[in-house]
Amino acid sequence: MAPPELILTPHEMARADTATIASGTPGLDLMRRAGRAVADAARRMTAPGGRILVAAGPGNNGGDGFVAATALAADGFDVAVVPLGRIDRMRGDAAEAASGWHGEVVPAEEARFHEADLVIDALFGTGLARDLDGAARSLVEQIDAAGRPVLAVDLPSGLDGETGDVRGVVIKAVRTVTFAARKPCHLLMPGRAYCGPVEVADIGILPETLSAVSGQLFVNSPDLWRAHLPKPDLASHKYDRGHTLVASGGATRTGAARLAAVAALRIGSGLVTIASPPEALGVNAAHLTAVMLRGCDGPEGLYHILKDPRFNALVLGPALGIHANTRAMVAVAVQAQRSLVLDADALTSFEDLSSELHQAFRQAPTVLTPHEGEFKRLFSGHPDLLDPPSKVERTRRAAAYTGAVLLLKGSDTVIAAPDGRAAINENGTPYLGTAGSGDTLCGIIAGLMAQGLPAFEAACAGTWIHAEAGAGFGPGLISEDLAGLLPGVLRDLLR
Ligand SMILES: NC(=O)C1=CN([C@@H]2O[C@H](COP(=O)(O)OP(=O)(O)OC[C@H]3O[C@@H](n4cnc5c(N)ncnc54)[C@H](O)[C@@H]3O)[C@@H](O)[C@H]2O)[C@@H](O)CC1
Ligand SMILES: Nc1ncnc2c1ncn2[C@@H]1O[C@H](COP(=O)(O)OP(=O)(O)O)[C@@H](O)[C@H]1O
Ligand SMILES: [K+]
Repeated sequence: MAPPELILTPHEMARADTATIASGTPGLDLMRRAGRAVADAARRMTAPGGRILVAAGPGNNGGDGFVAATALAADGFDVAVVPLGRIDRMRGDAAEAASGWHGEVVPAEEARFHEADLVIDALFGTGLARDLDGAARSLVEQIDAAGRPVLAVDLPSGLDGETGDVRGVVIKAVRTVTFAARKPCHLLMPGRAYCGPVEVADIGILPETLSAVSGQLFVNSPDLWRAHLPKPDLASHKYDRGHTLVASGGATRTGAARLAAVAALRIGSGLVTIASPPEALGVNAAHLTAVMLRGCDGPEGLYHILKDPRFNALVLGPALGIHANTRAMVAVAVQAQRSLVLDADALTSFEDLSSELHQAFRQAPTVLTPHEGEFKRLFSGHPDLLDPPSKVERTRRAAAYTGAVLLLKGSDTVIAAPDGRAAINENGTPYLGTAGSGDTLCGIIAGLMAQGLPAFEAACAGTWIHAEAGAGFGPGLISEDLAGLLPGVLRDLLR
């Protein structure tokens, strides 16, 4: 099995770079390999002899650009370098790389980007330190206005490598070649939308070196959690595979719980029961077959049901209502120390999580699944959790603060554990943005926890499986479709 794919921040990448150089590989060798990988990609994107303009910045990203320019000119392409600033002011490896360039140099004011077959963006990479202004900003705008295909070196210039935010302006690339590992900006929005497909080139930095500097941020893929997936053996029966309980809303708000319940059953929870307010029993009963039903009158009802230790995972929140009763049900669930997924109204009912509650989250596996709006409300009293510009950092801090696994939804869902592990999801589809999609996600995660997956792995696997199901279906997806798509995704995963 492949190891999970690490994502390195610019800072971690610089440490990997330094460690590699310290152990005997000259920095210029790394730059040459990087530049050659860019040239390889450019060659595949351009007809023989085509016109290639390389916009080269003042640092090592520019150095990579000079190496690529030199290799492409040697291959017979019609290459010119458009430097940002004076080449004779470049330093270190970048100056060395630039000194190898004996071809055409065109000042930015005279560059005709619209006549290029390909533009190579080697302006700024991981060293971008502030918003683009002045000459740098003009050059980026000039390249964007030309509308020619752009190959980005490491990352599109103007993106913040760590947060994926745009620092003033950014170049839109059709392809990006990065080195050793992807950076957060390649997966987080809006950055991801500017990168095109991202190719990771091996420039000779060892996997051990990458692991040593890693802050435990991963791409959310099966490599991260496949080993935890339950596979029923011959002798197993439904009682070995957990019993998920999903709390239903009132008579006119029962659909959300059923979406979660059916998803929990499909993902493999041996049994699933809906805990329904007495007045909603009729409507729930009319719509349920394999999912079981129990009357449950508020927090006291939940307390009684949870006396049965077989209910080992619980979903609270979808359409439960925003009121004190919901808060009381959360308190009962937390006291009962079962695996717990809290979403929607179970989050919105709290202006701010009381310290009592989040102390309790540390006692049993808990997953909180807010979207950005719910996240802001939940932690409104904690600017330290809301302020960091990086979605990864915000999610991590909230996980550390609450002691729960935090799943911050979106097109770039981030999942973080209290111990610092975090993952960014990338296999989603905008078609998942449909009513009830989040309810289904809760059910999948609870169903996985019912079968014994730890909270972080359940949240990561649930997010990926939910996204894979939605992406496989595409246009016209409604939440009722999702549970029925799970068997296909599971079959591929367990093969
Ligand atoms: N870290 C590694 O392992 C390797 C890095 N390489 C390349 O090196 C790059 C990083 O190099 P650097 O650290 O030199 O950084 P960059 O080349 O990304 O940019 C730093 C330069 O830009 C200037 N600068 C930063 N923000 C600016 C702004 N807003 N406006 C104007 N100027 C600004 C800085 O003063 C500095 O001169 C990577 O992106 C990659 O392309 C490769 O050469 C291979 C190895
Ligand atoms: N553009 C998108 N790309 C990928 N996934 C998305 C996108 N928009 C929404 N999603 C996913 O769809 C789900 C929506 O959940 P949520 O906002 O709770 O919806 P609801 O409340 O209707 O159930 C989340 O898992 C979210 O990550
Ligand atoms: K770049």
